[in-house]
Parts: sequence; structure tokens; C-alpha cells
Amino acid sequence: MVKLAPSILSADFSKLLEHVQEVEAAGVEYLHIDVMDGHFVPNISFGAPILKSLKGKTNLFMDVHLMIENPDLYIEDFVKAGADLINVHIEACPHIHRTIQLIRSFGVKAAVALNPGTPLSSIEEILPDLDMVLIMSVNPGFGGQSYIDSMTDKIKRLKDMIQSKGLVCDIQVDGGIKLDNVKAVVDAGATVIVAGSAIFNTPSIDETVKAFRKVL
Ligand SMILES: O=C(CO)[C@@H](O)[C@H](O)COP(=O)(O)O
Repeated sequence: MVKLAPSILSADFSKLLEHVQEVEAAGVEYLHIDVMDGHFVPNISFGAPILKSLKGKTNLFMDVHLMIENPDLYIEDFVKAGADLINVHIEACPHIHRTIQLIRSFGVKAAVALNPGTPLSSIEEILPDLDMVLIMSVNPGFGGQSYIDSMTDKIKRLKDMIQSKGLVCDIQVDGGIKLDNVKAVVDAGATVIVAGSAIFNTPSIDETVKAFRKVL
């Protein structure tokens, strides 16, 4: 089954717990935590204390997307704060094998994200060590951008790469996903869908999640 991962970047932070409880009650599987440092991406979001504040208040799987430089320095903090999966950008990790081992040493799942302009070949060697690959379908930094159409073919090629190696690895897609394009993204091979503005900037989170579920 395709999993849904609402990105709290688009939530109203003054009602964060309420919003998290709403998406959980609506039946999503993951909570996508977008961490931005103002260096790797041109925006600052929040750090581990926000994740820690949700610890014990939700049973959602905590999917932490680190859009930061030097992620190795912060991985332990995010695990202690409640991360179930840590996702680092290949562009921010010169020693990606070591970074993946570091993530695994804390007993959580490991994923790597690729910016739209980064080729799939950059993760070929590390693919057997990953639980998930994130294809960014917008340039990271902001919610509410438009899906880059050429990413659909990239998702298909990643699916072929995973299958040809006989691996089991989730494909997450993030950026510009709406009710009207999510089916094409899933048909291409996505198994985990991130949606921020499409879920949180709607009159009814519950109805929107149900509408996504109907398409997935
Ligand atoms: O990581 C990012 C942006 O950098 C995403 O997770 C966005 O937050 C998704 O938002 P929408 O495009 O769905 O509004």
C-alpha cells in the first residue's frame, strides 16, 4: 500500500499538535519533518526540539528529512528526539556510506534524498544500504511549489534500478504533489507520497486525506 506522509512545513505551528492529531486520525502513516538550515537550502524551518515536543503524543512514523549541511553532526539529536527514519541529501554528504552507517548505528531507518538536478547514478553504490530514496520533485526549501514534470521519468528509472538489482527500497516523492497529479507519481513507482500544502492548506484535512486515499 502507498503511504501518505504529510509535511508539517505547511502546518499552522500555533496548532501543530492539533494538526498532527488530525492527520493521524484521518489515517496517514508517516509524518514528514522538513528540517532546513538556511545554508543547504535558502530557508530555515525548525530543529530537533519541535520533533521532541511531539514525542509520545502521536504514533505516526517520524520521517525526518534533513535539508542541512553536515548532517552527521545532528543525526543523534534527531534520533533522541523521536526520529524513526533519517533522510540525508546526497549533495550534503561527501562520505555517504559513513553517514548511512551512522544512521543505522542508532537503530533507525536510513534514506537518501536527491535534488531534481542530481542524477540517479550518484546513489547507485549505496542503494543496497537504503530503506528509501527520496526523489525531490521541486527544488528544496519551500512548500507550495509546482511539481517538476521531468521527475516522473526519474521515478520510473529509479524503480527500474531497484528492481534490476533485486532490492527492496521505498521510493518517496516530495514537492508539488496534489490530488490531480498523485496518480501519475504512484503509477511511475512512488511508494511514499509527501504532501504539504495539499493537505494542510485545505478547509478539511480529514476530507483531503480521504480524497488522496481514494486515488492511491
Ligand atoms: O521538502 C520540501 C520542500 O523543500 C517539501 O516537503 C515541501 O514542504 C512539500 O510541500 P508541498 O510542495 O507539498 O506544498
